Amino acid sequence: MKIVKMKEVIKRFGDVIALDNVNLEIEEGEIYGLLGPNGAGKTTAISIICGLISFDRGEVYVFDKDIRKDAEFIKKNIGIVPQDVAIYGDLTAYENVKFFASLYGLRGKELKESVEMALEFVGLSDKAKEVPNKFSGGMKRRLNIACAIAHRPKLIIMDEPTVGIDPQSRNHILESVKKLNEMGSTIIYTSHYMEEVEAICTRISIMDHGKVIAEGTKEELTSMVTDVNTVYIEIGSIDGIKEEELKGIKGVKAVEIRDSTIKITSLKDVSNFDDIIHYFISKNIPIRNLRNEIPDLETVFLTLTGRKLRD
Ligand SMILES: Nc1ncnc2c1ncn2[C@@H]1O[C@H](COP(=O)(O)OP(=O)(O)OP(=O)(O)O)[C@@H](O)[C@H]1O
Repeated sequence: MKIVKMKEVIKRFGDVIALDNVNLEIEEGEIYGLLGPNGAGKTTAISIICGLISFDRGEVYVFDKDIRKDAEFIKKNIGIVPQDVAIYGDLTAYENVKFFASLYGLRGKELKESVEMALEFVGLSDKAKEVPNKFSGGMKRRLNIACAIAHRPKLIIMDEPTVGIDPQSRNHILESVKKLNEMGSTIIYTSHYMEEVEAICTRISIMDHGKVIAEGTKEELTSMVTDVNTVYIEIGSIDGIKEEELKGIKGVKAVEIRDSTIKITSLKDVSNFDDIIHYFISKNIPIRNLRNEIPDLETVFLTLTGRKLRD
């Protein structure tokens, strides 16, 4: 089942086109990344998916239901972690999660167990009786997540959940996202940190100025920017290595030998890895280290837009 389908969606705020003909298809079970700089349209896209704001043109289906007709059903099955932390500073952590879970209709034993599960999940069980006014930024964000997941939604949407927090809380959140996904939730994760999106997302849309400018897995996106692949091979001694011989291997475009490291650049669509390894084995030269350099999503964005992701 397609969890989300956006078809040719246009959203204007006055003169600003926040979404300009956006198409998105998100399958059940994905961790789907929306990556783009400030103002790209990420929050607008997810606000539409959640039924929080209207749109001017196009079609939006969530769980195969039309957002314009079945918003109530859709909202019940979504958990949203907003960009700005939305918790009550003077209620305890437990009371906060209980409040949000009860909005989704949970009652009695089920409510109690769900609240405890959500606090445990974000690592805040021991702070259940404390008020978030005294929490660090990272702890507040984790509580924000607990409030969004207690009702066990099919789709969890996280809008830049790691902005401005310490590395420990950041890692905790990224691990939680993976666990929630393993437990069966589809996740939409917006960020302008490409490292995060690269680390956890199964598929990614890169957005800029209200448009989806590229879409695919990390590998598909990075392969867009270059048709070559670079491998670095470290060996004990370069004695016996002949640059010309390496250049003779199919697909090899360039060879650079520096100290004990050999950089081999090959055409991406030629599979020659075995041939390269075999060359060293045939010369009885042990390989000490080998790394493959792939361009990252920052490079993709830079190539497509001429600008950096983070301003
Ligand atoms: N309520 C609004 N009124 C007017 N303009 C808006 C409103 N909400 C968003 N916009 C504009 O729409 C565009 C897209 O904004 P949006 O918040 O969706 O971007 P974003 O990718 O989520 O960026 P950020 O990372 O800063 O949240 C921006 O130009 C923004 O200024």
